[in-house]
Amino acid sequence: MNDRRGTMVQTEIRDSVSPTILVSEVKMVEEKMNILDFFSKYHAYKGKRFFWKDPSGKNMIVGIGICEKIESSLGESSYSHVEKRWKSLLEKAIVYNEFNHIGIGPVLLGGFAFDPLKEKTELWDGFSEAHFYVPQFMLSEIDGNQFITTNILIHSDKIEYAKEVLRKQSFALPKRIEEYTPVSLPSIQKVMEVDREKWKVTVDKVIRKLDGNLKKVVLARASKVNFTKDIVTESVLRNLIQQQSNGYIFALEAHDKCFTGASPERLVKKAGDTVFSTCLAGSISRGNNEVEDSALAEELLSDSKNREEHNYVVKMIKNAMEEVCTTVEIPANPQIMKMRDIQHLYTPVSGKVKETESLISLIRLLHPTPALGGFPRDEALEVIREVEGLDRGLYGAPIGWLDYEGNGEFAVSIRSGLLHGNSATIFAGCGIVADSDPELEYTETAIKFKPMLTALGGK
Ligand SMILES: C=C(O[C@@H]1C=C(C(=O)O)C=C[C@H]1O)C(=O)O
Ligand SMILES: [Mg+2]
Repeated sequence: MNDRRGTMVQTEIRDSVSPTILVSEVKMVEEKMNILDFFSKYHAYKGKRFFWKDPSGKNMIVGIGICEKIESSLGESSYSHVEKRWKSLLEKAIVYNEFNHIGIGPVLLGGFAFDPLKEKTELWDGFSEAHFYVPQFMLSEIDGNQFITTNILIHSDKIEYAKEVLRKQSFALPKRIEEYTPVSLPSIQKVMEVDREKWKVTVDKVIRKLDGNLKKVVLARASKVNFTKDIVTESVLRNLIQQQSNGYIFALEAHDKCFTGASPERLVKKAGDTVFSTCLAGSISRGNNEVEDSALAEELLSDSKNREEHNYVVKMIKNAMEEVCTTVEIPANPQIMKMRDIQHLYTPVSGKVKETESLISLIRLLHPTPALGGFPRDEALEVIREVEGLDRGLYGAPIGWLDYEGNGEFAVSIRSGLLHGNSATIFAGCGIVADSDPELEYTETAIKFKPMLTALGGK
């Protein structure tokens, strides 16, 4: 691979049959664009777009088109498959990049399914268990600077034409990006909670399964939202950006579907050898005014049931991070994270990771944390597989990006929904512990539907 500051180091090509090589070129954008405008401009690429904005707004990525897919449905070995394919693609890659930033050049965009061992339904058809790709074009806004990356695949015996092919491909980039004119969302015809009563019975059943060993199981449910006409992805994203400004806003399209949401939860971020994760579990509603809101926050901080839910997550993430880091920082007590519709117990984690670890190995280590699976992990997953009548697909799972130097970030894809034609399936789950009350857990999931429901124009 070449050196990142543009001096190309041509690697030796050994294969006898001409292999394809990834060539990537990064250019700085002079006239800054709005990233949603950029995403929207490429409506013709619908089905092949990706959107990412982190809570700080310092890292935003839009991917357009597919240059190379890396997909797998190999269960547990999906992680190593993606890692291997990504490494081998990068080995021979030629990167023209004179900028010293993360999130530019060849970047892998996508996500993993929640549980590769769960039986699949047609709901998620079109998405693989590991669903990744290198985009044709990518707009990255990193620390206020914008870059366009163009990626092509070219046969090794045609490598001398790479620059020309890149130039031709970049003709497809529009000279000017107009402001996205919001298209109003079609009206909601019906919101239908899936198996509402049955879900509460399941919660009750799970509470009774919690004994000496099994401490926590996260149960999720879905709600189906039907519209009079097809949903406009751009408009949903626009609402999410406006309404959930401190969330991870993501969208991953596949064929005629789009998985989108606004998550408060980081799974893992890696920047050089520094890694960050988040323990997020324990929830309460927002107040109608500041006094009420603070009182609710205090109530959450001192509530033993919510603290218990939270502590399993801290315990697991702390142990996992200590395994792979030389130093780990984690405060002794949780803080409050306030989102538009809900407040959570939140403990940030950071550390210096050992050289042997990659972002994918960290995802594999951490996912699912007890915030989405349970505690202990394997026992909880077995219960979810057995009792939860839901195909989670990519919900509650790692979604994000990984650059060619190993930096990147993955969120836990909650507060999300799958858009398909004129209907959306939205998801919400909650941590069941011995002290749970099915009715209260039901209400908690109803609050967690709100971010997506509001972005879809509902209440
Ligand atoms: C499972 C979800 O959220 C998770 C469960 C929480 C809880 O039970 O208190 C809180 C935050 C998330 O880790 C969801 O939003 O779907
Ligand atoms: Mg909870």
